[in-house]
Parts: sequence; structure tokens; C-alpha cells
Amino acid sequence: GPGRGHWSYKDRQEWVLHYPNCESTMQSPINIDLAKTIFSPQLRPIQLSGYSLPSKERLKLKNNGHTVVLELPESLAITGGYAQQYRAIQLHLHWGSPTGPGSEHTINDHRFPGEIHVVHYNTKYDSFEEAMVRPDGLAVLAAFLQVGPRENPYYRQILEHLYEIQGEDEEVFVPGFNIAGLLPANLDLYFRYNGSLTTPPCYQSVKWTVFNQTVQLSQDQISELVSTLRGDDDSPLQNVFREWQKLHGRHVLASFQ
Ligand SMILES: NS(=O)(=O)c1c(F)c(F)c(SCCc2ccc(C(=O)O)cc2)c(F)c1NC1CCCCCCC1
Ligand SMILES: [Zn+2]
Repeated sequence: GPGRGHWSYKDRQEWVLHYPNCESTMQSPINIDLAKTIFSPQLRPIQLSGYSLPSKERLKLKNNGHTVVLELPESLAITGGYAQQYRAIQLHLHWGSPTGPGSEHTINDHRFPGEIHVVHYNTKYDSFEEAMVRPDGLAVLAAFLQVGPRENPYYRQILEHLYEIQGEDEEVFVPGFNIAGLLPANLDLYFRYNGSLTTPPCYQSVKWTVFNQTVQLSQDQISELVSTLRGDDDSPLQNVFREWQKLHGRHVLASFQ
């Protein structure tokens, strides 16, 4: 798909040469300044349907050289919290290194150890290729990964396969599980703003949901995530996050006070 161009997080400044959208005015990720968010009571709790997949379902897990992607069936849908219905495409992670955090969004300049993105497209469009270039085309559910005392059994379903896809473009099939377990328990408290893909071609087509509650993984799980995969020319795949972008007058809404 698009964004395949062999760019890397190292040469981010060159992205704009090939992908002009990347220097436009509604880019992601952003820093969320809590003092400037606006409470918006019409932001209803996020409702998910079809997220619990049977273990006989097989999902492709791929190291695409930029992140680890879990492809998702379109049977997963967002049925509440957005004006229209969105169906899942894939989920992927962003992370740092053994010596630093790697979330894409930050809260009051604080960067978390990692971040999950569950990417969906608006079902009023026939495909995500078409949706991807429309302002209301994509919905990404984002949650911060935090270090906690216990192993997270849902992230284990992904992390235990990373050693099988250490090399770029390697992929493996994993059994279905409850994908909702990868997100926070509380889907009522979130931030909402209009932004973009955080990777080339940086299309400004994402209605972002960034959950207030974090997801907890054990330190070992975070270490596994930041130390297993390799990218271009076999270098460690680390610090896979884009720096934050200017708001250019955009407002960040909050579903809570
Ligand atoms: N945060 S994000 O959602 O912008 C995002 C990233 F930051 C990402 F870094 C990525 S991965 C980089 C893009 C890419 C590269 C190769 C391949 C492949 O070989 O199949 C596929 C994709 C990545 F895949 C995504 N999400 C994708 C954006 C690329 C094209 C649209 C498909 C779904 C969302
Ligand atoms: Zn992402």
C-alpha cells in the first residue's frame, strides 16, 4: 500500500520532499496540553463490535520494516463515539528503545513507553484506499502503553510471536483473540482531534481518539517490544515514532471534565 516508499524514521526531514502532505497544517501526532483541551459532552463512549475473534481465526502479523502490523478483518467495527460507522483495517504499535520511551502522542510533553493504533475506515467509502484521502475517512483508536506489575495476557498474543518476524517483511499467522483486550477497560474517557497518518503519505484523513486510561504491560513485555524487531539493513527497529506536529489552531476535545 501507500507509504511503502522506503523512508525511515531516521530521514524524517526528507519525507516532505516526496510526500508534500507531511508539511501541511493538520498533522499528527500532537502534544495534548491538558490545560487547553475543551470538554465536549457530545463525545459519547466508544462502542466496539466484533472485536472478540475466535482462536480458529488466523490473523497475519507482519514486520513491515517500520512497525509490527496485525491485519484485522472488517468484521471489527466502531459502532459508537463517532458520527459514522468505521470498520477495522489493521493495528500496529509505536515504541522507543531500551533507553527511552516511544509513544507518538504526548500528554503535557510526557512521552509514554509505547502506543497502540487500531486503524479503521469509514464504511460510507467502498475501500480504505478511497477513505484514506477523505477528511472523515479514517478513525484511529490510540492508547498509551505503560509499565505495570503484571504481564498483559492480550499483548502476549502478539509479543510472543515477535521472534518469528525479526526480519523486515517477515510475517506469521496468529490465532484470533479478544482484540478489545489490547485497549483500556474504560473507553468513555478520551481526547478527540482531527489529524493525519503519522507516516508518509501523511494524509489528513484521521479522526483521532486518544484514550485517557493507559494499557499496562510488564517491563519484560516492553523490553521484548523494543529489542526484538529489525528494520532496514538489519538495524534494530527502535524509536518508531514521529515527533509532534503543530496544532495550527486545531482544538483538542475531551469526552470528560
Ligand atoms: N500511525 S499510522 O497509522 O499513520 C501508521 C504508521 F505510523 C506506520 F509507520 C505504518 S507502517 C509504514 C507504512 C507501511 C509500510 C509498508 C507496508 C507494507 O509493506 O505492507 C504498509 C504500510 C502504518 F501502516 C500506519 N498506518 C497505516 C498507514 C499506511 C497506509 C494506510 C493503511 C492503514 C494505516
Ligand atoms: Zn500508528
